[in-house]
Amino acid sequence: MSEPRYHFKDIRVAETPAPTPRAQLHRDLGKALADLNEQVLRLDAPESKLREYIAHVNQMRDDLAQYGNRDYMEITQRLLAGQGSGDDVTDLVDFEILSGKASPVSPPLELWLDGDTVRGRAHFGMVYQGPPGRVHGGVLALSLDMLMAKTQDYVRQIGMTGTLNIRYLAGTPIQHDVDFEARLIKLDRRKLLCEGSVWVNGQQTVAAEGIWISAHGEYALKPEYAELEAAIRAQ
Ligand SMILES: CC(C)(COP(=O)(O)OP(=O)(O)OC[C@H]1O[C@@H](n2cnc3c(N)ncnc32)[C@H](O)[C@@H]1OP(=O)(O)O)[C@@H](O)C(=O)NCCC(=O)NCCSC(=O)Cc1ccccc1
Repeated sequence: MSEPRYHFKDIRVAETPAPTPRAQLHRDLGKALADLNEQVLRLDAPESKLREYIAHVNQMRDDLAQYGNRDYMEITQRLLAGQGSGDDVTDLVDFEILSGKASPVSPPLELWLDGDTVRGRAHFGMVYQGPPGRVHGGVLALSLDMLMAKTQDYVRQIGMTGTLNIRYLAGTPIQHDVDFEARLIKLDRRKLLCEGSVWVNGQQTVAAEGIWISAHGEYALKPEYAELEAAIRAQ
């Protein structure tokens, strides 16, 4: 059976086909490195051990470097031609900042569609701390940017964040399950208006409004989400 081929427009934010064994190993490597990130915070080791760890890590980086990296532009070109492999999709999506399951700088933030709502969940460790015991506001802003960008899964076009307004209502604790929600508000020619929120134990801690600007053409719902039209017009 021939392997499925993917087009760029088939890719959903933070979602991939089932990972191949190679992609799963990258997820495991990313998780191991993320665990290291947590472990080195204020590590109370003697200086001799710190020197030893620096040498180990430098050695590992040199070892990794001999293999090079898959070429991002070549992957993108294959996907734009509708000839991307499953690994090409995971190579892009799994290394996205914060939501990528193979990225060492991701909790990861999980994102999925639930009817007319984009949902998200993350558990932020100590590396994401801002004020004592709280998630850094910039990290929440980035999370909301990723979350609200996923409202574009409902539409044919893809664009960039134009405006993101954020109101921090209460502290969001680290080392705690954090829930996210976003909805489409309006499609207005090349502008997509949406709102997002952050929740902890059912209490809202952040509110956001955003405008995304389509790179090419006016925003329109994908046929499979046509029923959202009425909900959007009712706003
Ligand atoms: C492209 C654009 C956003 C807009 O320029 P153009 O194409 O020349 O647009 P034009 O001026 O023709 O206006 C069309 C309509 O839009 C309106 N409008 C315009 N601007 C804004 C605004 N800012 N905010 C609100 N509305 C705005 C304007 O009034 C007009 O409305 P009208 O029809 O009259 O009612 C440009 O300013 C830019 O590149 N900014 C930087 C974006 C950037 O770097 N973002 C961060 C990186 S993205 C990221 O990290 C996430 C990511 C990750 C991975 C993958 C993907 C995403």
